Amino acid sequence: MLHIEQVSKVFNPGSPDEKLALSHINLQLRAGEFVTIIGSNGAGKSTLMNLISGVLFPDIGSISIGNQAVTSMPEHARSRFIGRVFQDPMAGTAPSMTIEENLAIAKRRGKRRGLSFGVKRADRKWFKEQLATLGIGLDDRLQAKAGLLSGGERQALSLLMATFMKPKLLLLDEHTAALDPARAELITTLTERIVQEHQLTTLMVTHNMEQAIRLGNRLIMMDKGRIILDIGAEQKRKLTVDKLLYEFERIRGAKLADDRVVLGG
Ligand SMILES: Nc1ncnc2c1ncn2[C@@H]1O[C@H](COP(=O)(O)OP(=O)(O)OP(=O)(O)O)[C@@H](O)[C@H]1O
Repeated sequence: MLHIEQVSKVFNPGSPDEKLALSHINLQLRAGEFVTIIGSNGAGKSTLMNLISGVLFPDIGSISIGNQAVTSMPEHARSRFIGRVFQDPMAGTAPSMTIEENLAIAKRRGKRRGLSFGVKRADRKWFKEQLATLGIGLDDRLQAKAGLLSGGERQALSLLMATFMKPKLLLLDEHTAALDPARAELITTLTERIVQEHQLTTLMVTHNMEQAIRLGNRLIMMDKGRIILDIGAEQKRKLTVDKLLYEFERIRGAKLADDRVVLGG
């Protein structure tokens, strides 16, 4: 489903600030795989997500989704088949628009049509049904402005908007990190349910090792722009946070107290 081959990305090449963010990354995802990604600060996780979604382009290498080469396809064209939820609850929704207007935009994403924000009656019924599946009462608030929602409600809405058109690929970029524990748990539960229900091929970045182990059927660890560990379903079932930390330290060949904190998140 997702094929990333020999992708590298350098920021500020040739300057004193030159930074190799990704180095010869190879990653293949099968349809329906749910992969969690962990790694220390600056490992290249967000850069990888940005390259997949078309916010950034690789210096070398190729990316394809399904059978489609997307390496140089602009972000708006990819948004037809990629859903993405960010860490910041403000990022996924338009605050001055109502819940139903936000959903209408998400439904039209990537389609070449005028930007009329009108909501059709048939759509309204469908939106209500979709919102009801979240189970947090948003189906009674179609006309409420998204800006009035709590962080958790907005993330639930963002998640719905990113998934209800069944994207080929779902990118979750620390999407529970800015929420309090109870709301983070709610969004985690909704994520698991939605991914399972639509069998979405999913990449989820998290700093929470326990979450990375619990969710999905494959775990990838990144460090200094490389994938240093790739753990499949069977091995992952037996994994613990301690084992993962041990592996990280073993591979890196050093005990890094700071990274323990970051990774333990
Ligand atoms: N636009 C940019 N310009 C310059 N350097 C950048 C840019 N974006 C990222 N970097 C650098 O590239 C490296 C990888 O960054 P990236 O944000 O991908 O890491 P990350 O794994 O997502 O980290 P974190 O867990 O802290 O979010 C870092 O050293 C970062 O400072």
